[in-house]
Amino acid sequence: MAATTGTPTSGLNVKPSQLSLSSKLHMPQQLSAISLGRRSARPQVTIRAALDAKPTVLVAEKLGEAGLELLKDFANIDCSYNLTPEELCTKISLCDALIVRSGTKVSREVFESSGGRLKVVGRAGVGIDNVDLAAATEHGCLVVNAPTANTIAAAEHGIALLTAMARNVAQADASLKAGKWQRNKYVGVSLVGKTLAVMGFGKVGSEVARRAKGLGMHVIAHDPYAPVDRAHAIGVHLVGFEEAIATADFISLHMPLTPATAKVLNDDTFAKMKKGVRIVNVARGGVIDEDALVRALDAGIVAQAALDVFTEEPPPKDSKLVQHENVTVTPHLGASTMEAQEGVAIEIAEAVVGALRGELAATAVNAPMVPAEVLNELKPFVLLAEKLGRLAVQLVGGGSGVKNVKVTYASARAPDDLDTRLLRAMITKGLIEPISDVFVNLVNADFTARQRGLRITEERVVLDGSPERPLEHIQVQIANVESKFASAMSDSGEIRVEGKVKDGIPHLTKVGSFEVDVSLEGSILLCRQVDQPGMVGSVASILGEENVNVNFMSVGRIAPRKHAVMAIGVDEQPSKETLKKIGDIPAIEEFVFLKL
Ligand SMILES: NC(=O)C1=CN([C@@H]2O[C@H](COP(=O)(O)OP(=O)(O)OC[C@H]3O[C@@H](n4cnc5c(N)ncnc54)[C@H](O)[C@@H]3O)[C@@H](O)[C@H]2O)C=CC1
Ligand SMILES: O=C(O)C(=O)COP(=O)(O)O
Repeated sequence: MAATTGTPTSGLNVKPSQLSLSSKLHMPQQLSAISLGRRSARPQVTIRAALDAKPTVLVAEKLGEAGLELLKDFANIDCSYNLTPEELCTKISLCDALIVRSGTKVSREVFESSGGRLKVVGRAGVGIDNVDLAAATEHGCLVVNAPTANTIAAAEHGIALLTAMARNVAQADASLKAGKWQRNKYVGVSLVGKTLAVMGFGKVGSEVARRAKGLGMHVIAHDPYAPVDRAHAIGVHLVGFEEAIATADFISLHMPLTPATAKVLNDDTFAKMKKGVRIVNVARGGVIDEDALVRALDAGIVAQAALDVFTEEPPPKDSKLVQHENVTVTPHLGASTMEAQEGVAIEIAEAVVGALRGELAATAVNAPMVPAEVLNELKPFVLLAEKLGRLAVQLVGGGSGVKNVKVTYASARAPDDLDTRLLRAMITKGLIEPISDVFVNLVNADFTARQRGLRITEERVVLDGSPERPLEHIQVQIANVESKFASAMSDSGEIRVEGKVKDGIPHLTKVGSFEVDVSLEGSILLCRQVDQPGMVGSVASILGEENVNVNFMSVGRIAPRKHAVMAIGVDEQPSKETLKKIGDIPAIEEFVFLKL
């Protein structure tokens, strides 16, 4: 019998030394390493040396001192401001993390130029429209932001612009400084009793609403995703878009810039507004069609606008909008208070350090957020999931491509009481990494699976009993493929492996229809043999002769003296000759060597 090794069907090389991420990364938790650890094409020694050294964080825009101090304890900091896009692309290949504010475009080229080293992008603020999230995800790079520390600053700036606009503060100030005394020209409008439409009732929008109520305004809000009770709690009525823009005396914008909100204020929507409406924008310039706003100002539809943000920042010097006498402008100062900048710096530094340590960040923008307690509980199952994926794919034979994978989670917990995103990501990692050079982590797992046409369906089996453990077993089945180890096929024709966690260690408990029990450590030899005395001994003695240490052995059979599958866990990889000797044992019908 010729030895069949775990080299998968696509013929791409499996490099087992690169797969034990936890041994390569100095991280507090093994799970962390699995979640966000990197795989690199470089030799393992280089990786270890690189990771033992402090990581490098490029701070590309001004960050508060407290955040820099936090970063310095953990990483080498390179504060390089005002980099050109080319300079950023050059520097990035030497950096593990990048911290930016709104002034730096983190484009696809940045991720491509990083050569796989960039692990995390920290946005020291809320809006992540300057980061190419799709490219980050494709490159397995985590993006985190600092979503809470500048909320009040932005809301206060919104109110500052609202009141300053209503009373012509900026224009009157400029006029007086120019030596004029124009009391009649700068008669303003009152806010009390006026209707303010808050567009985007999130963190900033709701704080603006709260403050505007304090000024005696009637506040309505439009936000398709905001909970009605949160609005009611502060006396705000949620309305549709059309009603909001048609009834408002003042409109304050607080939604993110997305394809759905881009240029949402345009010629058509300005035409539906009350004549003389006043607009405040502390969100993003791109939500307004700026040329249309100039037209609406000139036509008197919009009486005034107060803008902190622009489509292009800084805007062109001759921008008609900026120069318009009914427009008040500030240079993107919403988040710029001493307090907010210190808070944001700490918030982002903590998120970036956590991510570099491999912890799952609470402010992750492009990865599932899993609470720490759930993470702890799932830790051994995460390892099991990856190993089952790894085993299953190595059993595929005959040049068949892996397209349909079914994962079954058996648990006594209620279906909605088990977050399987982490497990699915690790199964995906196990399925893909042995047959490609792609690095898979929690960030890019679903994307990579989709890109490779790999369809993973998940099923829950609810077991009786007490739900102390999150899971009893995980089963991975690959459909529509042949196997290089025929005994791995289930009765229904899929490759099937199943495993459990025993005493915190993942075990393989089923191969095809055969029950086995072998801990998933080191590598595994699966043999199908005629069930007869002496088989265990003969295989073990061949391995012993070659000094290959057996760490586990288990035999599963269908019926006595018929066929049995023997699963042998080994610490070292047996030589080709040793595998051949095992294959030459007459009673061995087929066998496969699988690397974990
Ligand atoms: N000027 C500045 O310096 C600052 C600007 N910002 C910007 O303010 C905006 C809001 O920030 P946060 O309140 O912290 O974010 P958030 O995520 O808490 O709130 C955004 C809200 O917009 C809503 N939304 C999404 N699509 C919408 C749509 N089509 N129509 C109406 N509402 C929609 C969301 O449901 C969410 O409730 C962001 O664009 C952010 O970048 C935030 C801080 C400082
Ligand atoms: O947090 C945001 O979304 C902001 O717009 C603040 O931007 P900044 O960090 O001041 O460049």
